[in-house]
Amino acid sequence: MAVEMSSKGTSSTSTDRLGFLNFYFCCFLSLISSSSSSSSLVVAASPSPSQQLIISRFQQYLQINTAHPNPNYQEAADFILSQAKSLSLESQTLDFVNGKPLVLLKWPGKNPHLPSILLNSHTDVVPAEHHKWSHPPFDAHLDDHDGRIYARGSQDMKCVGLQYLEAIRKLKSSGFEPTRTVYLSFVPDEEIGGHDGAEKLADSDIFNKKMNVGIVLDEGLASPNQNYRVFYGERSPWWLVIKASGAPGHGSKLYDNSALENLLKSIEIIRRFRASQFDLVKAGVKAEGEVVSVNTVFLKAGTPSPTGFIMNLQPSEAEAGFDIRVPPTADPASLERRIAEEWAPVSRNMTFEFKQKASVYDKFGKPILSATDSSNPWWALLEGAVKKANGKIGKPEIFPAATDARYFRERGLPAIGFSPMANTPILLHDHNEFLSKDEYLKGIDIYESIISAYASYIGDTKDGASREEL
Ligand SMILES: CSCC[C@H](NC=O)C(=O)O
Ligand SMILES: [Zn+2]
Ligand SMILES: [Zn+2]
Repeated sequence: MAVEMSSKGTSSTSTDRLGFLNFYFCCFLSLISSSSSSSSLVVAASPSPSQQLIISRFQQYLQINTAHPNPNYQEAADFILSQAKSLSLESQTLDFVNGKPLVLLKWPGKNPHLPSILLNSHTDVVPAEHHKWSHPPFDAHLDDHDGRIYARGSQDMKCVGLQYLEAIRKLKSSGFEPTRTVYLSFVPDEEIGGHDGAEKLADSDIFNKKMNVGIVLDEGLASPNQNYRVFYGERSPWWLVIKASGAPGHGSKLYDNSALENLLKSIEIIRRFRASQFDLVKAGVKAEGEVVSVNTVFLKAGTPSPTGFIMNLQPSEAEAGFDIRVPPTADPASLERRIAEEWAPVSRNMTFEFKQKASVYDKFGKPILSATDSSNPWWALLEGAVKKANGKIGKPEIFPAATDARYFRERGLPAIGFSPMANTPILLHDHNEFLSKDEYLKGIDIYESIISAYASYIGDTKDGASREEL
């Protein structure tokens, strides 16, 4: 693969646009909210000169503002390409979509016939409400007292992208040579669905005809305790809008089947369902990724007036939007029936549409899950490698939200979600997202161990494609 740089891209700046304009009333519930808490002040050890360089490279990447809706993808791509150059990795910029460079790096293995390893990370981040942060979200401020690096993307997931590269730097300087080829993909647009990023890569000729990928690593979540979290599947996003219509009428009149009365009945029913699922999690019967979540993300009704809303007119239309997440083990047909019969029934003058409805099944009609038993040797290798680097791994889980891993799993490829952040509150998409420098450095050692184990593995893989032709 030749080194080639893509043509110039966008430049941009703006950070604080949260797209909250609405003519009716509108409410927004944070999808993943967690407390930005914590807690004990630990005085950080001073880093060695080489650790300082590692941390400063992480800060540089975090300082590139790749927040939607105007991510500066070109600057991020240029930064990754400069790192690749310093590591003598082969590089290629894939411009599947104008202005959205996807950087693909390659560390060729000694046996090019063995299925390769793909280390994936996304370069985009979600927006931040700057004024609600204790440090500006694109300063990557390192707090000298507790060693925390505050930045949007510090957990999700610029940490992982650079940890891959730092691990390779260490492996290279120790003289390690991979047997399997290692690819790294730095993809755009994960946060808005991945259609112009990982999905295009997974559909491409280069991926399907050249790369011969056998295992994909992608993002996971921070763990507040000492065990790293690992993910073998994820819930499918269904974004549902339900609409009610009814006769308008005077604000003083009591009558049946007004649009808002009908919508509110549905909202009540949906809330009861939500509570039943949440109770299973609260009782410890099921994990977060094993129940159907449903959260109201907007409500829209009313007749606007220059001072707000007309107050004595009952509107003839009302709608609500829901973010629903469906576990791969759920029965999607029964949920669809519930929506049609209970949440948006014709009998209450209601209709519904999906803005997004990802299948829970792969192309073979099976739930999209990566095997965690002995049929998938990459699990045991990952566990062993983490242990070897003095890390601990929890039980495999279903990722509660969506990641790019689904585009690879859909094709029958094993994919593992893993972001080595232990002893860290879960702050993705939250204010004051941070990662401590020590956890970041530890994560590099963990990846060094994983990449070394994966790239040296010459055993059989499930697809039978490996050939021991050393
Ligand atoms: C419809 S794909 C959306 C992807 C997004 N990923 C991370 O937050 C999510 O909402 O889960
Ligand atoms: Zn992410
Ligand atoms: Zn995210």
